[in-house]
Amino acid sequence: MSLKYRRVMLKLSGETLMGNQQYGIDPQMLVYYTQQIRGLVDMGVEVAVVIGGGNIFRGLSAAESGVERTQGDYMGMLATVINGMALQSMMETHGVFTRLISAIEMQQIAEPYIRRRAVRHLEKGRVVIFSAGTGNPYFTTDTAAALRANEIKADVLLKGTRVDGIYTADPEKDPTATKYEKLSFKEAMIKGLRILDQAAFALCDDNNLPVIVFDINNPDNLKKIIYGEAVGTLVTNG
Ligand SMILES: Nc1ncnc2c1ncn2[C@@H]1O[C@H](COP(=O)(O)OP(=O)(O)OP(=O)(O)O)[C@@H](O)[C@H]1O
Ligand SMILES: O=c1ccn([C@@H]2O[C@H](COP(=O)(O)O)[C@@H](O)[C@H]2O)c(=O)[nH]1
Repeated sequence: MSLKYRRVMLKLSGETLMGNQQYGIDPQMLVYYTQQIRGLVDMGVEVAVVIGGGNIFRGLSAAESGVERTQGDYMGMLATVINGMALQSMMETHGVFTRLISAIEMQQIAEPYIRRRAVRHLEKGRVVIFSAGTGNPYFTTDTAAALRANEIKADVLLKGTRVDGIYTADPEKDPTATKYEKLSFKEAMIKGLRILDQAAFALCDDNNLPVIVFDINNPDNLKKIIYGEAVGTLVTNG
């Protein structure tokens, strides 16, 4: 079977990394993410990863309890570095070659972001983990994933999360919400569907980069997507 996508940007949920815990990193989830990514590498797919930080810290939530917003956002970005380090370590334990890149310089831990170098790592079959989001407050890791996906010329942005697609409303709050199989970026933005933030949708729309939102907890989904099967919700500008 031929591969529909050869270079992918995989956005992994920080929240999902908690597993059944209330906070932090569940080692079983790290192993699961590792197996999922390894499956793609074994298929010959070039894999870039952006991991969220919601299992540790979110700037916006912290601002509600009195932490200054920008400070909180930097804390959130650092949370993504912790998740990235954990994922890198687990992947290398399982024999997957990786590089961790940080948008905020911390050279003892991660490479600085140099686009051409990141692309070269991908060409050599290394999994590239982009951490620290965009490096700027007031953004999210969804926007970071959209930005880096465009920069490295990924074929698709895959958002793996705990819902199985985009719904007419948040399905965790509204049980009557129904799922879209396909959607345009404009529709998603006009309807204010909050599964990805507007900046991420706009970047993908402007650059014609398809997005697939899918349930990361179903172990067959990623492989099916790479072979071109319809899984989750596909967002395009068509
Ligand atoms: N229209 C919608 N369709 C589907 N899910 C939605 C929608 N609106 C809001 N959501 C919520 O979005 C959540 C996933 O996105 P969110 O960005 O919050 O988390 P994540 O990306 O999985 O975590 P993290 O930010 O830690 O990486 C879902 O669990 C769901 O409750
Ligand atoms: O470019 C970015 C990316 C992230 N942040 C902050 O980090 C947290 C965690 O990221 P999630 O996407 O929510 O998982 C986010 O809430 C922001 O506070 C950022 O400032 N800039």
